Amino acid sequence: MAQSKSAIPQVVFVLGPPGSGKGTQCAKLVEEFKFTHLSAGELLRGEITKGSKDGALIQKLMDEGKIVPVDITCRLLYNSMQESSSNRFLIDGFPRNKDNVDGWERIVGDKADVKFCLFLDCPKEVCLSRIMSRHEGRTDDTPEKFKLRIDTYFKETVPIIEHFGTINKLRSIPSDRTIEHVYADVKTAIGSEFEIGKFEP
Ligand SMILES: Nc1ncnc2c1ncn2[C@@H]1O[C@H](COP(=O)(O)OP(=O)(O)OP(=O)(O)O)[C@@H](O)[C@H]1O
Ligand SMILES: O=c1ccn([C@@H]2O[C@H](COP(=O)(O)O)[C@@H](O)[C@H]2O)c(=O)[nH]1
Ligand SMILES: [Mg+2]
Repeated sequence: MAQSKSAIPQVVFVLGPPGSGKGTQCAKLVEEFKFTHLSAGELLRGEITKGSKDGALIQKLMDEGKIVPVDITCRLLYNSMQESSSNRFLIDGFPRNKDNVDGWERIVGDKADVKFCLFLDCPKEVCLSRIMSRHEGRTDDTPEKFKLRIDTYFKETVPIIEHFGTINKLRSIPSDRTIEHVYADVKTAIGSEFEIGKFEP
């Protein structure tokens, strides 16, 4: 029997330039509501740490600020979704290009219900300043690597964000404000699609 729409996992994609605050806002949503946060970047970094068969390729592409082939990223995301008992996911930092969008359709497609894309809009100068004070030991948090990542963002990810706008699935939030001000708008956007009053903390 076909699954009803409410039984399939509900997904919000969270996009924005590097350092715009995606991880920070997702963490706050997880703290307050029943969302599971899946950061594509974190899952990929996990493969490097584990020394998995894709680890060397992922490391090389990350060093170059490039985007990893979707079969790798989407498999990690979909496996994590299947292993989770949750039904609501924040997918952070994905999809980043057309290959990612097409791969998601092919690999996940109707098996998830993508509600919208939450876009954290932030000037690149603010993003650079934030990643330079992040100090989480990420090898791509340098001005040189930031330049590669932001160039890829403008070239490949901005058209994807625009695509969500054309299909009326984009919620844009200026994120060059305090974490709490951004979060207030994030909650409003989430509340437009989810009955968040009914979520238990
Ligand atoms: N609104 C904000 N104001 C000031 N600092 C912030 C804000 N949001 C996040 N930060 C800080 O900026 C840094 C980057 O935030 P975060 O890691 O959430 O960004 P990100 O979008 O996930 O970045 P990346 O794409 O590189 O993973 C962190 O040190 C975080 O504490
Ligand atoms: O879907 C994705 C997500 C990430 N990457 C690669 O990882 C780094 C870091 O990503 P963050 O979101 O900043 O943690 C990114 O520069 C890409 O190289 C990816 O390829 N695909
Ligand atoms: Mg992040």
